[in-house]
Amino acid sequence: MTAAEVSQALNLTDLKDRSWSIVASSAIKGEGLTEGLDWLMDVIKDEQLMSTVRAFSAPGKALIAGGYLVLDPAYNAYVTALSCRMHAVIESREVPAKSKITIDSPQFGKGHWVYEMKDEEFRVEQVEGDLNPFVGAAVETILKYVEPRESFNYHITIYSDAGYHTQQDTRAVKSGNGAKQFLYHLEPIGQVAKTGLGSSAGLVSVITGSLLSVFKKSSLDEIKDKIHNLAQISHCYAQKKVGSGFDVAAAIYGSIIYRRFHASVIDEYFQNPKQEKLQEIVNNQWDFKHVRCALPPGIKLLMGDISGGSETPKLVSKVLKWKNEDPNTSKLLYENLNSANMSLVNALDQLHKEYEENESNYRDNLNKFSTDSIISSNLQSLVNSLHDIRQYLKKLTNLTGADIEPELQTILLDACFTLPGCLGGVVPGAGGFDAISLLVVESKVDQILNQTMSDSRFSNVSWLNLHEEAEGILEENPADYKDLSA
Ligand SMILES: Nc1ncnc2c1ncn2[C@@H]1O[C@H](COP(=O)(O)OP(=O)(O)O)[C@@H](O)[C@H]1O
Ligand SMILES: C[C@@](O)(CCOP(=O)(O)OP(=O)(O)O)CC(=O)O
Repeated sequence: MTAAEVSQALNLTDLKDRSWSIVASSAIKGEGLTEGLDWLMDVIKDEQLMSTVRAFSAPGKALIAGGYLVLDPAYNAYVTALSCRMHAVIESREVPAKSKITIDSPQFGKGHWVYEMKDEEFRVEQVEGDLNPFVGAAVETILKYVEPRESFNYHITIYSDAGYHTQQDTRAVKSGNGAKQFLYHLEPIGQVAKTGLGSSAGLVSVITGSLLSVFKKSSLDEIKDKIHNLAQISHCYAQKKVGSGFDVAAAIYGSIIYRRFHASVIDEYFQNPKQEKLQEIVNNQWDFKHVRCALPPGIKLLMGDISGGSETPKLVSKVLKWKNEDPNTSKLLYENLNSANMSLVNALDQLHKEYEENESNYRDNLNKFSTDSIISSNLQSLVNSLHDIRQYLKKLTNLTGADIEPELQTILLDACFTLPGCLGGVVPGAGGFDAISLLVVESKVDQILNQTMSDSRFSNVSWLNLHEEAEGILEENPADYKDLSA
């Protein structure tokens, strides 16, 4: 008898009553509390998997080190997952004549898309809504992969945290239990300014994660790699190019040291987009790296929005053109930049070890950092590595003509380094005029925020209300999203 069958047989409708009766009956039977609790966990898990409503969320990202290099599978990148998350609430509804998937994104105008399954080939037709290549690709790919034999009618509601988009002209709506709050825009999604935290990667990841979880009646852990592979394929398909995929990998696995997969994995499918090929590729173990990481205790990521804007594809094409034209210089610069990136990874790792070995000494060093120059050698290495990364990115800027760390950002980052508790900063990702990322001593954050408010050198920076949240895709409590309709 499964735990679900037992609870059904007991016919107890209230979960709390059932929980106590299961724990109590195990204890009476002499099986002990642990067995009882294990059983209870099974009941809860079964209930979650069988439930008609489930919810998921996946994080946005900041690429702290490894911009451009991460396009090449020879190099590692350091990616931080952020507290800004994309959410999907999935519900199974009464099955209509034709199986369908409906996606609503109520925070944006015209945020409604319906896809019907067309034939036995598991092809999909969009029957309502404007074009949304990311939503379309995620739905199409998952149906092709799953080949559902039974009729279905899934309804997904997307919610995105405030950090992904401009907060201008918005209205805040809280869920019934107060657990979540989202900002509602009047304009359609395509007309709302983005902040560059990876909304499309988060979107594709939660749609893929929620659909695969319900089709397979599975918990996330069992199918996470498959969700990753499917989300990468869909994201590349929607973008019409095979990118480095660091944003999708962070949405699935959270903060990671990332080395990309070979583009040929996905190219192979695009050249032969058959179901069998898709299944073979998704089920295979991909050759890529995603090692969990997190910033050391007491060190905080501070993200500054500059609202300058920059176009990643243009910057990338300039860098790649230069790389082709000058292979020797570019190889040397890439190697130097990579060494600086790896020094950063190593310094952060050493700081974790220092914390484990002697917490009070570690905290002491961090606090001293801003008041005098006596700091630990690991903190010094961290400061040096951030400085070196900037030197090489500046060189890349000058050699390629791409505005990766433009002069205005250089002036700003230099000024940031004078702030109390600032260990250094970089232009994240592709760089440009849109953001800066600082690593700072956590206890000095308020001082930094106060000081920069009244200093004209920082007048074009808005500090984003974000922090590292190292966890990747998660199953959430559907009750936290009730009563959010606009
Ligand atoms: N909340 C959302 N609801 C529906 N679609 C979304 C949402 N967020 C992002 N998207 C889709 O992702 C696109 C933005 O993707 P992209 O240009 O890659 O930006 P980003 O750098 O934020 O990922 C939007 O035009 C839209 O198609
Ligand atoms: C240059 C890159 O290596 C990093 C770009 O990082 P961003 O964080 O700037 O990315 P977007 O959100 O796509 O603009 C290109 C890549 O890896 O795809």
